[in-house]
Amino acid sequence: MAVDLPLIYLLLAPLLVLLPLLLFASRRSSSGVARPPPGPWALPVIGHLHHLAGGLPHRALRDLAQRHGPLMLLRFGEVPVVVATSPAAAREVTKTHDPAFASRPVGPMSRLWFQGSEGLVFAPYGDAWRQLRRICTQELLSARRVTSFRPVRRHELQRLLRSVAAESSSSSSPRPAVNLTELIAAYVADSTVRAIIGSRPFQGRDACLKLFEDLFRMMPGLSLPDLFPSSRLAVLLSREPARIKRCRREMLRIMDAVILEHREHKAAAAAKAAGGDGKEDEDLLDVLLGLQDEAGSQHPLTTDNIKFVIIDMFAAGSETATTALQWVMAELMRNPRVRHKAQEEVRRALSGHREVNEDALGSLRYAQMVIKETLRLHVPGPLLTLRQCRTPCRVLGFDVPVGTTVLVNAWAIARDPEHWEDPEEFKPERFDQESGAGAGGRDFKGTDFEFVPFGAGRRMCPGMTFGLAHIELALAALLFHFDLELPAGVDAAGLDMAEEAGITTRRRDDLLVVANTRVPVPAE
Ligand code: HEM
Repeated sequence: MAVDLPLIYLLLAPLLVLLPLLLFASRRSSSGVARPPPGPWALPVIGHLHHLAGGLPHRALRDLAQRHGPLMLLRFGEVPVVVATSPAAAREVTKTHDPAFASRPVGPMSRLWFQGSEGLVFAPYGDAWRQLRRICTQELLSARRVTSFRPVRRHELQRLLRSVAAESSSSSSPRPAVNLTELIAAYVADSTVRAIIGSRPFQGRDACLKLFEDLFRMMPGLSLPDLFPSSRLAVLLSREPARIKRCRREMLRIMDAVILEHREHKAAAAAKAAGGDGKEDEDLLDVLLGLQDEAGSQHPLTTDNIKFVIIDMFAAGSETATTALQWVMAELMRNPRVRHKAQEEVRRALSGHREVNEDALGSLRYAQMVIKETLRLHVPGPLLTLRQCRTPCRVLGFDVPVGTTVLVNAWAIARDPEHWEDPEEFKPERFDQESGAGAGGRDFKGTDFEFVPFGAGRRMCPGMTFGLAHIELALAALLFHFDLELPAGVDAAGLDMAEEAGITTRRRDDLLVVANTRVPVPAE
């Protein structure tokens, strides 16, 4: 959801060779504003890209902010970038001047991808975005709709739990370890795909998931053409345009087939069950196609809009929730005290039950604190999703030039010792409201700017309830059914928590656990 970050490392080497050519070809202009935010020294042509080399971008940007302040002006190639690294700066960008920063930057590669039919995530701020956003919050991702997907979540959860039970059932010694990273990724992806396009098997499901994987690596990229939008040479030298065109062609072909299948199914269901509204197994694509058929909208929903909204739902929803749940489980394995406390709470709340029921999740106060603390330490999209300055604006007393890309370093803000006690420690109790703990009242709903894993303001994440439903359910069920341990020889305190560079901050290593079944997983 943020930038195509791994490319930074690949870019620096060829850029040094291409420097003179690009210098000649680029038509960069200076920021030309009265009081620009400060920033570190820049190189000709590549600007500040070299400051990001060798580390993870959110960490490198945090280190720079410690030297240059909570609002910095950088340049990535030709692109001016402002980085906000304090709650006050985040508040000004996402709340005080929300309308000024309510658009997303769309570079040449994104334009090639969307070709004028943005979905929601990259839609320019305006009436068409407003309409899609309303559809998303009221129709696709409302609490009622999220509840309607309970059977899908339950089914996918059972598959996850059965896989854990089966893979660890061997009596061999040492007990085999289960790869929780992979199983969690499959659980969230399958459940999300089923909610979006339904449970009926469709040809190309695997190809579709593979394309999404490719997409995460590409969109929106720090590719040569995105860094040097005025340079034709950059487009000629880059392999990115060809990759994007291929991926787009394939993805739209699959979407066409899925939409056709949905229309045929709907027509057949209507013919068979005259009188019924056929809404009981409605997926998000059905909802969108239904809205398209309704006349009278100011911005009619085109089939291309629908395709890109569907792509957005999966791209924005699956990777983030997967990353968050993987970190929840990794932190629990690293902190046995917290794991046992959360487990006691779950087993107490569900004593006498055979399985976890979503109705019980609301009473799991400690589990909620564990999730909050994980989202604080491991913000899934550490730099949120890019914003763009639409109108001249002053932030923290500095002028932000129109057209500037704006990053909010939510990861750094959530670990800032000025705002968090022992910020590097995993302490769910800090969110305990009843104990009067320091951060007790803080929440991630977009009003506490020290803690904005879902962003804030009008572009804030509309899929929070949908994402949390997957995380809460799997966390409770894994603790309810299994006693989890690290494989022999792996020490909890020494568990490697390194992050991988990418659109989200996934854990670099797979999480392997040994699972002892305490409450058998019910048969199908
Ligand atoms: C733990 C899970 C999730 C996290 C941490 C997360 C985080 C975010 C963030 C940081 C943004 C950008 C906010 C901003 O610019 O201020 C965002 C936007 C968005 N998210 Fe999520 N998200 C999650 C789950 C989901 C899910 C499950 C869906 C849908 C199924 C979803 C759909 C979207 C969409 C459509 C946007 C763009 C909204 C717009 O531009 O108007 N997200 N998300």
